[in-house]
Amino acid sequence: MSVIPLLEGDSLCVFRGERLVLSKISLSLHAGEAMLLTGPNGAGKSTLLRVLAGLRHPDAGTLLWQGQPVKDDITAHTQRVAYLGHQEALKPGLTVTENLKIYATTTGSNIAEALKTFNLLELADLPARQLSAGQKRRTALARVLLRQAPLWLLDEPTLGLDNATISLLGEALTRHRQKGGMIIATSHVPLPMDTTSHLDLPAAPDRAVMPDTSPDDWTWHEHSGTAP
Ligand SMILES: Nc1ncnc2c1ncn2[C@@H]1O[C@H](COP(=O)(O)OP(=O)(O)OP(=O)(O)O)[C@@H](O)[C@H]1O
Repeated sequence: MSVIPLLEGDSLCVFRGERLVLSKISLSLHAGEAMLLTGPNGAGKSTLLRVLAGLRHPDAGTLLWQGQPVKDDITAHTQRVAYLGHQEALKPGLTVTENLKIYATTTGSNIAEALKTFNLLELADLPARQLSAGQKRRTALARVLLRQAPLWLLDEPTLGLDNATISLLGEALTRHRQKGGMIIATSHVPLPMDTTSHLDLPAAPDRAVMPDTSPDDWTWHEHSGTAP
């Protein structure tokens, strides 16, 4: 195991509106590790995943990749990440295969293998609009595979999946870690994944709260100005 973690978040803080939803969250991940991210509804799990994915700037704190600030090269960071959000974001008029082609990297991506992994071969030519919720989730998971990214950030990955697909997901997670990949996954239910760490976020405050530090202690970054 390398001494420097591949991914490291130090004292991450995020405001949503006037509320400090994430207060001084720190975490680190080495190659092959998997973290379970839990907490009550609204605790900030999805928000934290978006920060780790480089989709949203933290309002304070630092995010590092191999010891280097992620904000120095966000484009490079987004290429290291495969992010599965609550929304599958499939193009409804395109088939399953066509949707996967959009996200496949130019070299080494094996769409047939990704379809097979999540039992999608028979659905490959169906437009995404005709898929059930679980079938859409399977397509989104196949897209995660195709990204060939070392860091998988999965927001409730088993949402809508049947037991057979949950088993397939478990196998895919294990294979990813065996190759040195890392996973951070949120869930309100048990996941088919052994974890090396667990971060349990507290409930977010229901009104505006400032942290008990002087603003001088804060490293402010620009607000992204975008909310999902
Ligand atoms: N667009 C927004 N503007 C302001 N606040 C928001 C917005 N979206 C979410 N929030 C707030 O941010 C907080 C964190 O939301 P987030 O979706 O990260 O929580 P979560 O832990 O993923 O919740 P869940 O378990 O319900 O998925 C919540 O308290 C929510 O009220």
